[in-house]
Parts: sequence; structure tokens; C-alpha cells
Amino acid sequence: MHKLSESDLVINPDGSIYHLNLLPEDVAQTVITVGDPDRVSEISKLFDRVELKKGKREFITHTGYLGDKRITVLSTGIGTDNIDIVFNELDALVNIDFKTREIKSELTSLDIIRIGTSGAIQPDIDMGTILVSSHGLGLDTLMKYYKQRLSPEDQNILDAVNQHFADLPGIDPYFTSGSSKLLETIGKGLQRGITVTAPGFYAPQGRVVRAEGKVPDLIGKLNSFKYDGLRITNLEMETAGIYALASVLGHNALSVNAILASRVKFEFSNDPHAIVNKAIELVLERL
Ligand SMILES: O=P(O)(O)O[C@H]1O[C@H](CO)[C@@H](O)[C@H]1O
Ligand SMILES: O=c1cc[nH]c(=O)[nH]1
Repeated sequence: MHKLSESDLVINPDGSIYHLNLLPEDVAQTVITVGDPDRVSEISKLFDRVELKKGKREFITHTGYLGDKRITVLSTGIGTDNIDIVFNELDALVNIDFKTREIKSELTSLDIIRIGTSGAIQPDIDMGTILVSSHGLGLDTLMKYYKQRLSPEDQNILDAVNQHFADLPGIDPYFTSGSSKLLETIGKGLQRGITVTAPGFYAPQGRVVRAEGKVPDLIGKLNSFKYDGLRITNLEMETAGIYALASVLGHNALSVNAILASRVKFEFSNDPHAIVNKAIELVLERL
């Protein structure tokens, strides 16, 4: 069996993984990821018991119990560059033997649920909506570096996206479905749609403050895509990377979006905490 080198799999002197600072036993089978480190305690304060709190940089982790269910909640910070770190390290914690540095013969599939904030780009999706991502469409470059095998259906949708984006120079998106198991349980009955993951908050999401954008009417381009009843519903900065790396590594992932903004009505919530709390309560009730 191949032994991973000390520079490929970086383990700290105390046996924890390099950035997340976690030991293999610190991770539950069900993991909730959030972008904002402050959101971790907003979730774990609803647990019946918190068993551990650890952290390093923006990666804060609390593991505890809701009834009999052990749950890890972990902040990723912003962006798919952080998703690269979080997903490779979470996977290593459950699927690599840290003593031998070898991949385990029996692999574990985690259930990973993101609770994040997002902006809607369809006029009928209001601020305050809790929306699940049926698919993630990445406009960032993370998946230029990983081999991904798409299902024929996902490939067809990506082909249609590429046709629709043909006049957008330099954008080469990637596409992945969310976990059908989690969509049918946690996502049941909720609004759903394709979530676009952007490599920034401002021009990459069509915002203009002072720096002039290069892509004319990005929102219009995204919200006019249609394929077999599917449409692009919202914009944020992690979901596509999460869905793509979860599928490459064999984990189940679902992204639950607290819609704080309507980009087509030019509105942003003045009570974002209430919307995020609604998403947190909904997910915890359904776990
Ligand atoms: O609220 P979180 O989970 O951080 O998610 C959204 O908020 C951040 C931008 O404000 C980005 O991370 C975006 O994806
Ligand atoms: O519009 C929004 C709102 C939250 N997070 C984003 O990335 N975009």
C-alpha cells in the first residue's frame, strides 16, 4: 500500500491535521460547514452537549450531540481555495490511517451540509427564502486541478451551460449535483435550483462599486439559463467546490442557502441573523 509522504499529508506534532488542527476522533459522521467562524457557536449552542472546541486560523470546529446524533460543525472561511483545504483534510481524517500514512481499505462517506448565506438572482425568490442547491456551478478555477467524472446527465447540463456562456470570455465552469439522499431528506419541500459559486463577492457576482466590471450583465446572463426545468437561482462562494470535491472523494454534500439579498430587486436584508437562524433551525430539525 502507498505511504503518503510527510509533505503531501501534513500532520502536526500532536497528531492533528495541518490546518484544521483536528484528530481523526474529533470528526463526527455528520458535518455542518459554515463560512463565518462566528456561526459555529450559533449552531453548537443548540446542541444538547458540546464535546470539543478546537480551531486554527478561520477553521473553527465544535463537535457535540443533538440527542444521540453526533455532529461536527466547522467553519471554512470564504472561498473555494479554503474548500480545497477543508475537504482534503476532512477526508484525510476519516479515510487515511495517520499511523501508517496509508489510505484505509474501508472508506467512510461523510454527510456534509453547508449552511451559508447567498444572494438570489431570480425575481420570484425573495430575501428570507431558505433554498437548497440542486447543483453547484463553479466559476472559479478549483476544478482545473482535480480529475472529475461527470454523470451523463450532469455533462449534458454543463454542455448547455457552456453553450449559454459562449460569449463570456475566460469563464470555463464546472458542474456537480448535490447528494440526492440529502436533497430528499434535509432539502425536502424547499425551493431548489442551481447555485453559482463565484470567485469573489463584487465583480465576480456582478456588483459594481468603484472598480469597473468586465462582464456585461452577468446576473442577466446567469438568470436567463434554462435547461429542462432547471434554472440558476443564487450566487455565493463555496457550494460548487464543496459538491465537486465531495463527489471526487465519495462524500454526500448538500448546501442550504439563507437568501440575504435579492440581486434583481437590489435589496439586502437588514436582519441577516434571523434568516440564518431559520436555516440553522430547519437543518437541525431534519438531521
Ligand atoms: O455566509 P457564508 O457561509 O460565508 O457564505 C457567503 O458569505 C460570504 C460572502 O459574504 C461567502 O463565503 C459566501 O459564500
Ligand atoms: O449576495 C450575496 C450574499 C451573500 N453571499 C454572497 O456571496 N453573495
